[in-house]
Amino acid sequence: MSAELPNVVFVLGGPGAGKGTQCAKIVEKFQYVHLSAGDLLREERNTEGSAYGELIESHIRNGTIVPVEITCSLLATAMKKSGNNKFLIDGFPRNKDNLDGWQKEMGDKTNVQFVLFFDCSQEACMERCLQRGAAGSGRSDDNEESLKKRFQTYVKDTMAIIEHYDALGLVRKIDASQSPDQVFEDVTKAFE
Ligand SMILES: Nc1ncnc2c1ncn2[C@@H]1O[C@H](COP(=O)(O)OP(=O)(O)OP(=O)(O)O)[C@@H](O)[C@H]1O
Ligand SMILES: Nc1ccn([C@@H]2O[C@H](COP(=O)(O)O)[C@@H](O)[C@H]2O)c(=O)n1
Repeated sequence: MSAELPNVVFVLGGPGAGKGTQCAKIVEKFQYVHLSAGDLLREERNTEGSAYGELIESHIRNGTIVPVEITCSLLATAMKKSGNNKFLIDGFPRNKDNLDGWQKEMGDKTNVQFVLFFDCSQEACMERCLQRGAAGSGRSDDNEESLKKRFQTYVKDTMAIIEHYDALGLVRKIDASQSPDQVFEDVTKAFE
């Protein structure tokens, strides 16, 4: 671990695997700052006058990945603003464009500690997202049509990123099919 550079844990897993749920617990126990790429993009989409609102919404509905220049810039701004030096970056990098853009802009300014990978079946993830939608998440992508596309992107693009970090020995894999508390027990071990 570098003494000076901000430390980053990337958090990856399928849509609805429980990344956000676990990040909230990690923040409490380990004092990381949680930055969700999806949340930052939704915030930017909702910002009046944003040049990227329509582009972002179209990617979100189609489960495709927003160009890294936009996402990386939102992440870098949020990191700077936080004044902290330990970050959970949730839902990023999602594809090769994300990875290359991060390495270009942030690679020598941050230290990637590891990748926390929440492993969960597509069936369980789908059920969780549909329940979240039915409970009123207000997300335009918690519906069957968008979810199918989100899973396609996950399998086609994101798994390759997890494999890239796995080959570097940086992946800590968690069985995310368990209850939230059981998952967090395993997460705790991954951080200790
Ligand atoms: N271990 C779990 N068991 C059952 N339900 C869970 C579990 N973890 C989270 N959930 C529920 O599943 C839904 C998705 O969880 P969460 O938002 O944490 O997932 P996510 O991976 O961040 O999703 P996304 O990638 O779509 O943003 C939420 O309604 C949450 O309450
Ligand atoms: N690196 C990213 C992260 C997210 N997106 C877009 O947002 C959607 C929702 O992401 P969640 O992590 O909140 O589920 C996702 O399907 C993408 O359309 C992105 O483009 N790049």
